[in-house]
Amino acid sequence: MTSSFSASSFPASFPESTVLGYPRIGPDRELKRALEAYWEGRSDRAALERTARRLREDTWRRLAELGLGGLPSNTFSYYDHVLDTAVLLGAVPERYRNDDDLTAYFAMARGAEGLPPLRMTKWFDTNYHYIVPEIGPDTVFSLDAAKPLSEVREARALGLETRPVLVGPVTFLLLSQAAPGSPDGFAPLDRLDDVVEVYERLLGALAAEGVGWVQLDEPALVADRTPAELAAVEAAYGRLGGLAERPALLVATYFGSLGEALPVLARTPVEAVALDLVRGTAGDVGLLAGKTVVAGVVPGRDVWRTDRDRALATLHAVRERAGRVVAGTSCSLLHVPYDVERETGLDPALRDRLAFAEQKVAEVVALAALLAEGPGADAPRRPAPQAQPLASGARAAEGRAPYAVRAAAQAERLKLPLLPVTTIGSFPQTGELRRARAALAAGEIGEEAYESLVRAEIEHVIAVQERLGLDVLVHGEPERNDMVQYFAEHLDGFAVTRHGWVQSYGSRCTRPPILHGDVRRPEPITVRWARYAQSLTSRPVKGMLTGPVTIVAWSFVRDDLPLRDVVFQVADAVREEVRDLEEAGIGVVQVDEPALRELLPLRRDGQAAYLEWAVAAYRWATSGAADHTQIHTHLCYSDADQILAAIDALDADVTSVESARSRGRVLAEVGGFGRGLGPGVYDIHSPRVPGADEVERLLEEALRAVPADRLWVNPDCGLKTRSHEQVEAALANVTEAAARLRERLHRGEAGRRGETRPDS
Ligand SMILES: Nc1nc2c(c(=O)[nH]1)N[C@@H](CNc1ccc(C(=O)N[C@@H](CCC(=O)N[C@@H](CCC(=O)N[C@@H](CCC(=O)O)C(=O)O)C(=O)O)C(=O)O)cc1)CN2
Ligand SMILES: [Zn+2]
Repeated sequence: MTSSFSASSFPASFPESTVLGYPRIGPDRELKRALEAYWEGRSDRAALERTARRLREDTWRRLAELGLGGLPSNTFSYYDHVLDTAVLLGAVPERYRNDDDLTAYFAMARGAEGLPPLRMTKWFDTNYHYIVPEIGPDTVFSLDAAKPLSEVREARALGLETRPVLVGPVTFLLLSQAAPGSPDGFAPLDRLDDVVEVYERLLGALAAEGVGWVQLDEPALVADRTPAELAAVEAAYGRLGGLAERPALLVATYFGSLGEALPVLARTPVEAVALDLVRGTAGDVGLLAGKTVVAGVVPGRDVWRTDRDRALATLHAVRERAGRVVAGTSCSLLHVPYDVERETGLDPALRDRLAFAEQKVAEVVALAALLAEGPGADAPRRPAPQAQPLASGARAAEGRAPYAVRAAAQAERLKLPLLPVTTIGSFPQTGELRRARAALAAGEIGEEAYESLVRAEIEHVIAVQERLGLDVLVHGEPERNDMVQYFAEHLDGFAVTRHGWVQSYGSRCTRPPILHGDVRRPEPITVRWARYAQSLTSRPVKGMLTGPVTIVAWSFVRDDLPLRDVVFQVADAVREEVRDLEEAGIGVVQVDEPALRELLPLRRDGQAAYLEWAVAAYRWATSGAADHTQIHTHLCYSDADQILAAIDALDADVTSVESARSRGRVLAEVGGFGRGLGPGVYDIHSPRVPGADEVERLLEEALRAVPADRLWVNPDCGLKTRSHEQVEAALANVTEAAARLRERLHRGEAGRRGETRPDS
């Protein structure tokens, strides 16, 4: 049974071990299945709630069984914890309000009939996505504490005391966007006083419930913050700490060092601060003397077993300087899979080096026990036989010819019309394909049966694109389970898991591959599928590869080499694949880098150096291509503004970007690139089919920023999450819009900047 404490002994002492959060999708993605059944009308609210409750209970029981002291609660979510916080604060925009709270909740997350969802974006530098709350000057806040309170009660019914976890007020507002119609200069943080007032009432309600500790997550404090923002932190926690009736407060920071925010938190009356001692350092931790420090020494974002000696030494060092220390994870365990013991297919030598969420909990518990034994305790060393690193580092790409020269060679070879229409790569992943892949893995069907299904799908996708009149075709990626996992399965140096699901957004998950050794490409990966697709049509088929930064960003990566060297190893493999596609007669190759922005360091001082090597790796991967081979790249989910110069420096012949939901800004920014550009005209995240008129208007708008001879027509992103029906209807409208506009351009009726053909 877990150690618990009584709220009446305030300030309660903190348990000796804890984790900042836990996965919630379920060991077998039970929540995903329950959500999708509910959304599709195959089940009801009661069934969804039953699954959710069972997942929460299983988690608390398991954590208690493993001997964990401080159990978190309110880490469950039906979709996203930032959205949950907006609901808690009553910040539900008017247009989503509904008598049924769950209907309003999912409308914000996923949209509803005629109602687009709220924006979704990356949670710091992770592959988790949160829903961006909308806060305006007139947003009326009100407390809805039902969720954290009921989770506390549920755990109590099992005999377990928990610590509710909430996004803290400063991070919540910094992650929010100004509601439409807010006056210029308004920032959501302007509403801090009002939001803190709701948190005050929340803390009161939790205290009344007998809750001893509350965790407020403030990861925004590990990024560069202005003096005004730091002052806001001090004011907010000064107020919350000054309350007479409240639980003890743990402010959790993670994903980096606190830096100048540490002395600020130190001055506030909060009882405990959690520090990420994996990605960050302890800094001026001595300033926290008198508070409890939750020392995040067990990595929450990788899958490697913790080096016990090092972790214990860190715990001792922090204890010496700060006093009371608790063993913890560096961040929530949301970012790792549940249990490595289930991965019976992994090489045992590798598996022995791995720790997933359950194993990490056990590590935290063990470290807490060793810490309690005192400084002399003898800790077992972690067995960490690492592969010999390759002598590797940056390779300098001897660039391709200047764009004008390449563009002329490509125009000559590809003979594309004005406003060429293409897609981003994937076509709908049918249930039939997914089931066949599962059957293949289970040995129920053979390779040949599976591959003939893939070929049939390629035939279908090529036929659809020819019929609709697209100009640069794709094979549709039917052979890929995921754009990163698929490549990992075909490269040496990676392992993949069977059950290692990690939530990416809502019900969508990935199984991040484990990059544990030197990366090599034993043989061509995509060439035979590209060649097969090209054999079916006289139009150009675009080869489709995932870029080196994205492959690494969406994997769990060895930590014994600089990230940059690992990325360059992957870039070597991609470079070989580009060459082989070219040799197979493929004239257009797309190398996707949707995660380019994601790995950008949170603090400015590391950003320039990162962008320099990330761009260099991309150019190394693509610069082996001949001038007459057209290189495309694709980015999405990127707040492009911060990395525009880097995107330009990729030097791709054609760049497609997501823009359906933030159009004007993107266009103004990327219009000046001077090479091919495809601002998305079809928002593939919504089931909605855009009309031809609508697409035509979007293209007209694009023509104001991009000359006609450089404008491409394409969706925002891949089509894998849509249905064939939606995709065919949408693409028919897209090609029709492009044809109409092309006709008008030829008659000289549209486009103001279509005068500069590079080959004339
Ligand atoms: N790695 C990665 N990160 C990314 C993206 C991405 O595409 N890949 N896109 C952005 C958005 N994130 C996304 C993340 C996941 C998915 C997604 O669609 N995931 C699928 C799973 C994809 C997959 O691995 N599919 C496998 C396994 C499919 C499966 O569930 N199989 C069943 C059996 C078959 C069945 O009955 O349907 C099972 O295992 O139980 C396959 O196709 O082979 C899902 O959650 O549903 C989409 C976007 C950013 N980050
Ligand atoms: Zn994309």
